[in-house]
Amino acid sequence: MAQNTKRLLEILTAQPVVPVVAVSTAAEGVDLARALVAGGIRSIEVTLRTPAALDAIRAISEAVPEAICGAGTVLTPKQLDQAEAAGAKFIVSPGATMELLDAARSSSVPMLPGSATASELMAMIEEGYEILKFFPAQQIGGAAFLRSIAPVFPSLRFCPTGGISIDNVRDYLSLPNVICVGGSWLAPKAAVAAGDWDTVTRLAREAAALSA
Ligand SMILES: O=C(O)C(=O)C[C@H](O)[C@H](O)COP(=O)(O)O
Repeated sequence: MAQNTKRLLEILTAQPVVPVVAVSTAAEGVDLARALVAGGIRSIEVTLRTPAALDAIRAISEAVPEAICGAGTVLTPKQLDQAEAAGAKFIVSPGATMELLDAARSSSVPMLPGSATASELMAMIEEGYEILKFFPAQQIGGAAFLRSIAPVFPSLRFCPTGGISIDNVRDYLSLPNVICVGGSWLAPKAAVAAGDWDTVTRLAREAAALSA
């Protein structure tokens, strides 16, 4: 089995929404993780889009043990190695390349690769995957796309991400082939920059209360 489905499911079913965050310092990452955990959100995807991301993953793993901190925007085998070394508990990629899938196969950290078309989904089934990110969800067909492919790909379940907010999240969570969604709306840039952790905790609590 290419994908550690059991562990990935534990991580993704911990809550209906996995926050996708970009942090400017490790300390900011720790504060943000604490604010999310206070609102009942434990699994957090720290994207490798900022220079501070790997340090933040390391710092969150040490300082916020209740959090399950993963790495997002993992595009290359090197980034996968770096994220694993930093203590990432799961790996998320917007897509999938053969190189990345090969690297994931020899890693003990569960991987959530992205797919966007029927052919990509078929390729991922051939690779042994059952749980996929669907990215960018809202822009490539949204909940209607996932509803139409459910009978064609009954073995697959999804974490749609991209363009999801509190206004449309229920459309996704009501689908049987959706485990959870990813979204950045729990950590608004302005609130994070201002250190307004109460707002983050409030948004996290609202998201945690949604039913998957
Ligand atoms: O960096 C990645 O690996 C991504 O997949 C991108 C993120 O998932 C989206 O940026 C989140 O989408 P929004 O909630 O619309 O902000």
